[in-house]
Amino acid sequence: MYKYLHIYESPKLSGSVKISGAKNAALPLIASTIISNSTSKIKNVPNVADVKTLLKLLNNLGAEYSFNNNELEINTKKINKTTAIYEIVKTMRASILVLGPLLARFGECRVSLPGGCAIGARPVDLHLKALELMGADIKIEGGYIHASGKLKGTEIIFDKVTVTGTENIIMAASLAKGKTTIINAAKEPEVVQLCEVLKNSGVDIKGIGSDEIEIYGTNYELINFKEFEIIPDRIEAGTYLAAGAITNSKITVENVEPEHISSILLKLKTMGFGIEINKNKVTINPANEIKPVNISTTEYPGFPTDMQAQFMAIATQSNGVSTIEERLFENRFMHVPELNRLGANIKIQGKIATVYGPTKLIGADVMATDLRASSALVLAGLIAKGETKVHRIYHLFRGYENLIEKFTTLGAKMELKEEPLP
Ligand SMILES: CC(=O)N[C@H]1[C@@H](OP(=O)(O)OP(=O)(O)OC[C@H]2O[C@@H](n3ccc(=O)[nH]c3=O)[C@H](O)[C@@H]2O)O[C@H](CO)[C@@H](O)[C@@H]1O
Ligand SMILES: C=C(OP(=O)(O)O)C(=O)O
Repeated sequence: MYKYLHIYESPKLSGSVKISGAKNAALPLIASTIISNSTSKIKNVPNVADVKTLLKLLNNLGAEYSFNNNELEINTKKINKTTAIYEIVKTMRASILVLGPLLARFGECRVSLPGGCAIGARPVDLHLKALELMGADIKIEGGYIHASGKLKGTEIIFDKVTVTGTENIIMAASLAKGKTTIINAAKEPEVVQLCEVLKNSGVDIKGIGSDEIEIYGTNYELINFKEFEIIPDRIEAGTYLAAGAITNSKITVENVEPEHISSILLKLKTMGFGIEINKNKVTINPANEIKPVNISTTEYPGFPTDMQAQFMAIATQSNGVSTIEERLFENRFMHVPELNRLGANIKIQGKIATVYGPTKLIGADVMATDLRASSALVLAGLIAKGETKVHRIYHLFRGYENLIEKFTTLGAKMELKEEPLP
């Protein structure tokens, strides 16, 4: 038997939806508990597959946890293994986040190389070079990264802005000896939260939220985390706002941090949608005419690559030609042929996709290829005439908590179906 998502044309949505905690903040923060010596309590943890994968990985290393109603209690004191095994790492690239904290705490570890994925080659060379600069000896053998050495603070200049690379070094440097300066650090809200939690738990960190971060390590002394709550998921919020946009409906997302989604809101406004912000709620109002848009993905605070596919789906309904440039990942247009199967008219030339709108979409069988490509297909399925079946939907559950329930609350019609394998 295999599962797919059956979506029935749902041309108008209404109401509001509560946004979950951010997957990409939860992952580094859970990994960072490796450098703790006690039980850590984290609230608003999204119950998504990636979080469960990381918990499985930590459990495999010896950590114990309970995870109920989005509250996680994790005791990493008993970690007694330092090998992050291929069988778990292969299911989630972000497993690389255990490298920095494991090495910092135990002075050695083995982490399976995550390899490429559907959106690109995604090397981890910058993570490894930075750890080498901190004194690690790194070898790649049998598909594993073998790292050893007592880490010492130093100056690190990242050649490219890397989110998980910055996070790995922040965690490693927190426990290392001396001061580490990260130049050209990522400034994503998830990186900021990692720094803030570590700072509240006693690590001296300066330059939080800037591209130059200074971390004064604890000289290998483990940390005790104060209880904290994961920030709202800006990409999940953006995806539901995109659902309001593609159906040209009024909907509200609750429990969001509007500042974290300013670049997304700006593009929605450019496309003609009305945006109202009321503290932690954002409402999208229908446009008189959906205008075309030009987007270039870039690091925060620029337009996020994780929202590129969803905006491409909206652009199929705009009145004119939109261009979408993907600057971060070389293969993040896998949703294009699938959107075209539904009737979109999108052409790719190198890093740029040109979307000729408006086009009438008609329901079809489509294949999800990665997390955000899948959400673009769900959005398109809402307005496609008739019925759309999205296959390989396990990608979606990596990062969207209660997706079907949330869309149903907004008035969409969709259900998970099971069929025998042909
Ligand atoms: C778990 C998590 O937080 N994932 C996010 C994180 O991924 P992730 O941290 O993997 O993405 P990076 O910021 O590292 O990638 C940025 C660019 O740098 C390149 N690079 C990165 C590291 C390295 O060692 N060498 C190298 O060349 C990448 O291939 C990519 O072209 O940031 C991406 C960019 O915002 C998001 O799309 C992902 O959702
Ligand atoms: C690309 C993503 O995640 P990851 O980096 O874990 O693949 C994402 O969240 O869109």
